[in-house]
Amino acid sequence: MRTPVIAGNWKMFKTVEESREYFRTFQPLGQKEGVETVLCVPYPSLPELVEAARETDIGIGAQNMHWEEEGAFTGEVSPTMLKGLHVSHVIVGHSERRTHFAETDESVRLKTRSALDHGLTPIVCVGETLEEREKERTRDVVRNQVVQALKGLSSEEATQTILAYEPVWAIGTGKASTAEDAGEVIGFIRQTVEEQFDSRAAERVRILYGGSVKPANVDSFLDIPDIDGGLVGGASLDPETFGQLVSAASARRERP
Ligand SMILES: O=C[C@H](O)COP(=O)(O)O
Repeated sequence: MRTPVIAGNWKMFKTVEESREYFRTFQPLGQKEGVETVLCVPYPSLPELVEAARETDIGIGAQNMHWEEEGAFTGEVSPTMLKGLHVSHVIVGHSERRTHFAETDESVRLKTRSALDHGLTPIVCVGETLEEREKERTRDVVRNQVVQALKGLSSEEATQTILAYEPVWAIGTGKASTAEDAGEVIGFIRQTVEEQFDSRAAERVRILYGGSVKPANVDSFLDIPDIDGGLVGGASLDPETFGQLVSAASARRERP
């Protein structure tokens, strides 16, 4: 049985003061039985939120990191620095990083490897653009991104990652993929993990859907057995709305 994950990605929103305020409301809403809740927040808010979440089950994650422990990499943050703050998760290879900051499959692989080496759970994002979907290249693109990101890991390490399927055309657009479509691609990702590793890894790895997830559509995604939760952007910015998504994932266990 895979524990569902509801992970928020605040992107470049919220000052430290706003983060503090948010967490006061969110703390009771974010801790629900049978759900792993994670908030991936901007670097400046990490110390404050790690401290606020210390006695809770809510994980606090970063949205990116460099793979090296230290070096002349102006503006970058290392896994050692994140670990020193007791950060638990890190998003790797988000499409916004691939598009705007030249993230490549190779840098995604290095970051995934490094996160695991430093005891951080990588949330590895994959997904096709609209153009790739229209050319019916979704499976090729997604398979390649998964295989490259997980290359060189052991089967056990692969199960420690969290994968997130985020079709680029569904991010921040309000146009979510249909649950059936997302389920089909996520099933395909699971099959890819099986081919790359083994059936145990495929059965155990958590794979999330991301792209315009909100309270009105979250159940449709959670009802698909292959979908283990959501990576949520816009709808994670309001604590009550995000809390509703956590509750929905908790209720999932009670569904037939
Ligand atoms: O990381 C989160 C995704 O980019 C989804 O963002 P969104 O929920 O605003 O579409």
